[in-house]
Amino acid sequence: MKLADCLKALADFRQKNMGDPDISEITIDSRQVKPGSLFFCIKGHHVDGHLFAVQAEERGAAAIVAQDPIDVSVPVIYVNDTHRALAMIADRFYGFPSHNLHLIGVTGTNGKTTITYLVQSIQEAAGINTGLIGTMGMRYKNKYIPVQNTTPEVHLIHKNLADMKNNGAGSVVMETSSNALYDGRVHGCDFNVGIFTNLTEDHLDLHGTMKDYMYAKSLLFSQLGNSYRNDEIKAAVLNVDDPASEVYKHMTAAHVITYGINKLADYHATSIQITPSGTTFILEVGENKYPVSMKLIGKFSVYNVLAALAACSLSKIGITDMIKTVEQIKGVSGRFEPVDAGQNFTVIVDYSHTPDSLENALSTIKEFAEKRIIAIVGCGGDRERGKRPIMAKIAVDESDLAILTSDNPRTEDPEAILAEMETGIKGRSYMKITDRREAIRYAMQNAEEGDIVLIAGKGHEDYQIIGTKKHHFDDREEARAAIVARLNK
Ligand SMILES: CC(=O)N[C@H]1[C@@H](OP(=O)(O)OP(=O)(O)OC[C@H]2O[C@@H](n3ccc(=O)[nH]c3=O)[C@H](O)[C@@H]2O)O[C@H](CO)[C@@H](O)[C@@H]1O[C@H](C)C(=O)N[C@@H](C)C(=O)N[C@H](CCC(=O)O)C(=O)O
Ligand SMILES: Nc1ncnc2c1ncn2[C@@H]1O[C@H](COP(=O)(O)OP(=O)(O)OP(=O)(O)O)[C@@H](O)[C@H]1O
Ligand SMILES: N[C@H](CCC[C@H](N)C(=O)O)C(=O)O
Ligand SMILES: [Mg+2]
Repeated sequence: MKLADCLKALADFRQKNMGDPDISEITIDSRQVKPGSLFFCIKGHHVDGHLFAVQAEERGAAAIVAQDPIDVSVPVIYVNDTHRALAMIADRFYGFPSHNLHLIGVTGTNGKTTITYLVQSIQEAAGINTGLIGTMGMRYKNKYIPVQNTTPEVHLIHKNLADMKNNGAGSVVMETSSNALYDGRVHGCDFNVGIFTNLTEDHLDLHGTMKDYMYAKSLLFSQLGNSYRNDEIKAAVLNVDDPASEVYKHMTAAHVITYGINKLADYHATSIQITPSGTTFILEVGENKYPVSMKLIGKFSVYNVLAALAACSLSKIGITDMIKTVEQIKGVSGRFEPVDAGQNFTVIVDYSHTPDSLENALSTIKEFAEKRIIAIVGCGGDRERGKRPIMAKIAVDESDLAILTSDNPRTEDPEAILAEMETGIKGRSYMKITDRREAIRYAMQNAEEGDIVLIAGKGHEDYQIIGTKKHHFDDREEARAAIVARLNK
């Protein structure tokens, strides 16, 4: 595409250094610039992308988009906000891929990855080719692209939506994190359905207060259905049991479908029974009642299933077909995932890295625990600090033995993170084993018959970030190895 054509996406800009080169691709990272790239200077949290304009030119950038003065000889497009311009130009460059694609966004503190997986499974089983974008990467058919963020950078979203659509996708389901909504990482995405899971404490480092966090998430709903084209679907799928839904309901112009357990809802679950091997409940939709018996465990899983069913009903899939698919799903990687290496105690790896998810994981385990509950818990570095004492307290309150350990320390001192956790459990009894491998080993060696060990926080992650380096580390592998070592002793 010619530069001038790209620029039709912008309402306002100023060009320095005339020229209309061909643009071969879009990038925000000077290290990835190739001849013909359009490079955007983004002001980051750590460095200012304008510092790399010269490097981008040297690597062959055809043109550069900036918001502050830069000194290069290729065409420069000055805009007020390069991030906004990136969204609009990428959307145009990749052919407005979200138009004519049934795009489903999932937001909320917990449950996004699980719901996107459920939606993809249900729609695929019904013959709707569905792409997925989220924490565990971008997946469509046999293609897998790893991601750095739950919701990738906006030009990567448009690029991959286009890719999926060109390869036959009729729908894409995407985790839209509050950070992404706030940062404008989904600008240009024309959502058909927005799903809200729940709002509990996380990311207050970015959003400041829970109210601001709630409003960041509201962006998905306030933009939904503002302008209808033809008779396309525009719907907000809201959890009636979470008070924030009341706010979102009034903010959206879209059709509202509700789901919930405590209050009546369009998709309502009753008679929930939880066992170590699954969950049963009665799904009530209007006058109709359907028994569901699934392998997913916990009340929170019922919420996720209700949300997915409500959203997929908009794709005109029969309810009994949807239930059949849900009943076959074994689980989502790293979400309440059992590790079984022949031991006589239970080990569960779960991605609970927020107070609410940790509480849910432990209360779910309590429903069927007959002996002790051992909880291995840590908190990530360079992330919200307020949750640290709270998570430690939940671990101590809700288990028989809490072992505090490191999650991803990142650039923080692991001992300092643990000290912050410990402020929430003064005078209580617990263990602290800073090295995560050692903590898992200790629990695997000391668990007794019938105990349940929860290894919380890292779920599917196959790495540990120490400093700025990623080291291979997988809770499931570590637990398995420690169990095998104990059994072979
Ligand atoms: C704190 C934060 O949001 N950081 C995001 C941000 O990185 P940054 O601000 O640190 O970028 P930077 O390093 O300062 O660089 C600024 C610019 O200079 C460019 N640069 C840099 C160096 C160079 O040599 N050349 C060059 O061009 C960079 O490519 C970038 O465009 O922009 C990057 C590119 O889009 C993101 O990948 C990165 O997300 C990081 C990895 C992150 O951890 N974000 C978290 C907070 C986040 O967004 N999490 C949510 C999940 C929440 C949830 O699900 O619970 C998410 O959606 O992932
Ligand atoms: N609906 C829910 N309500 C509360 N907790 C949940 C819910 N669904 C999942 N969880 C808990 O949260 C953890 C993370 O689940 P999931 O990965 O689906 O959430 P997410 O919103 O994608 O998280 P992230 O923001 O890290 O991407 C699970 O391991 C489980 O403990
Ligand atoms: N999407 C979340 C993941 C946290 C996972 C946890 N293991 C940690 O490192 O804190 C975030 O970026 O905040
Ligand atoms: Mg996720």
